[in-house]
Amino acid sequence: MYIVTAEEMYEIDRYAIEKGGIEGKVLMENAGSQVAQQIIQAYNTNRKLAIVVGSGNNGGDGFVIARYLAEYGYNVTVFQLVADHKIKGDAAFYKQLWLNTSDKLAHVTDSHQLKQRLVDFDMVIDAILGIGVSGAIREPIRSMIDVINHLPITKISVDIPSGLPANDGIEVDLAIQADQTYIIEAPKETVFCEDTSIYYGEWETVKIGVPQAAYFEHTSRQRWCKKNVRATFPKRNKYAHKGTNGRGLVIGGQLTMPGAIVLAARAALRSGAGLITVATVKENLPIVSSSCIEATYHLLPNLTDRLTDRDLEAFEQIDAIAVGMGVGRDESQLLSDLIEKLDKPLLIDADSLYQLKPLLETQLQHEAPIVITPHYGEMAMLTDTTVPKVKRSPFSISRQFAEKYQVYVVLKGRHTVITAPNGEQIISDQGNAGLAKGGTGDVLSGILLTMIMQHKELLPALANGCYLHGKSADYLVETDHTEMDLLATDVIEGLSQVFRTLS
Ligand SMILES: NC(=O)C1=CN([C@@H]2O[C@H](COP(=O)(O)OP(=O)(O)OC[C@H]3O[C@@H](n4cnc5c(N)ncnc54)[C@H](O)[C@@H]3O)[C@@H](O)[C@H]2O)[C@H](O)CC1
Ligand SMILES: [K+]
Repeated sequence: MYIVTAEEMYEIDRYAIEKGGIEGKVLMENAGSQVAQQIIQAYNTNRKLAIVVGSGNNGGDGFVIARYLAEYGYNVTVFQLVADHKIKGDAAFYKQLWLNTSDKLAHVTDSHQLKQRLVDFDMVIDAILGIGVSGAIREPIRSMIDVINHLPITKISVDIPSGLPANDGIEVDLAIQADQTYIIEAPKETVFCEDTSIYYGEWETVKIGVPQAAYFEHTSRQRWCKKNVRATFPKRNKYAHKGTNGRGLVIGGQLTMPGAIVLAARAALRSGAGLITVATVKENLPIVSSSCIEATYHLLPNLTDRLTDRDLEAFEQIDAIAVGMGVGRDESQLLSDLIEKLDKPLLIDADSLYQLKPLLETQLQHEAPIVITPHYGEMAMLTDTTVPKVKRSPFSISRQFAEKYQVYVVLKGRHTVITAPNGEQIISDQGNAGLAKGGTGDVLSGILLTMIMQHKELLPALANGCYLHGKSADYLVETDHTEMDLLATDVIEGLSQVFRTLS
């Protein structure tokens, strides 16, 4: 499933019209009829429906919906919130079709009037503003949105809750708080941003006949589903041996944080790595090795000093490295050496992201790919911004960072945004609130390390890793656990069940 910005949606529309030969009117008819079909399936005809329409094509969709629902037997009234001359083009055409068969069109120009008129209704269908909204919401629409939000009736938005921007990065002024949104064709970026997803309520997409080729050409952002995982997940070779399933190295677990590296190592092994070496401090060897007996160990005097020739020689056998889980935030020569002296795919997580920050000023000398896995706080630190800004702009901030430093970014959150150095993006929205607990990030790093070693392409590797992690948590919460008691170690154990669903 593709995810779009407003500009991309307009380009995709243009493609459908100019190259696909589908008239704009047909697209609008399809949009309205598809949304109406969804409403017919979900809500019975006893409801008294108000459809509120604005000046743009979103309002045009509203007139089409009115016609279909009235034909089906609903009691429908359209409330036009703008002057007649503002309704133009296809929207005006469908307004006329509505008037040909119905006299239920009311002109409402102020919010008090709207409030009085809507008290008799059970449900309001919001076709005031679509993806064409720009700037602060102007009066009287502003007060009208506020009136609708305060009505104790079901609110259904068409394409996008009116007032909400489609693109990330924009502070929300005022928008309809929908119970349900029927999104035309493709979810917009704000569906997946923490502060704005709430406005959509439940959401579903409706298809209106846009050719898939339009998406290939105009967007490079998609939501990762089971179908994508199945299509890209490498098959385990019958004749594989431990060397062919990836030899991974995890570095971390300083004195006060031995658990972090255990979680990463065990997650890497559980997700299919052939061999995992744990590089950690001598003092922690007894606890770490007894918690993960399948791994081998490489001892370091501390986790920040330069790597010796002996270390570098030992690490030459390795296919990929993950560093940062419980290393502390002191300046690290070790991280510089991993970047400059070992040309292996390198995943940088947790504390090592703080150590990476000063190294960003000089160009990163690393031929093999670098993957960073920050949460919002770490991303804010890396980009010298605030957590609210990262929350508001997960797509754009990730893209700018990935392109600037030529790294892969896995920005972890309720909706994890994965970005390649060329700006291509994947959203992984599996998982639940049970994952909001210490240690789950370490587990993700371990899983991703294995995926990096086993896939040919890195973007699907990272997306599949996030999928496994989130789905394991979902499976556990549906069966033996709850969002309250789920632990990071459980997420490792849940992986077996997710693998079973993939074969
Ligand atoms: N393929 C598709 O996705 C299709 C989508 N359709 C629908 O069309 C809208 C987008 O239509 P557009 O006319 O470009 O924009 P709007 O409906 O959002 O209206 C813009 C209109 O609203 C006024 N306005 C803008 N900003 C503000 C503001 N801050 N305050 C008050 N008023 C504002 C202004 O007059 C603008 O001109 C899309 O969402 C779908 O619902 C098509 O039906 C078919 C294909
Ligand atoms: K709308």
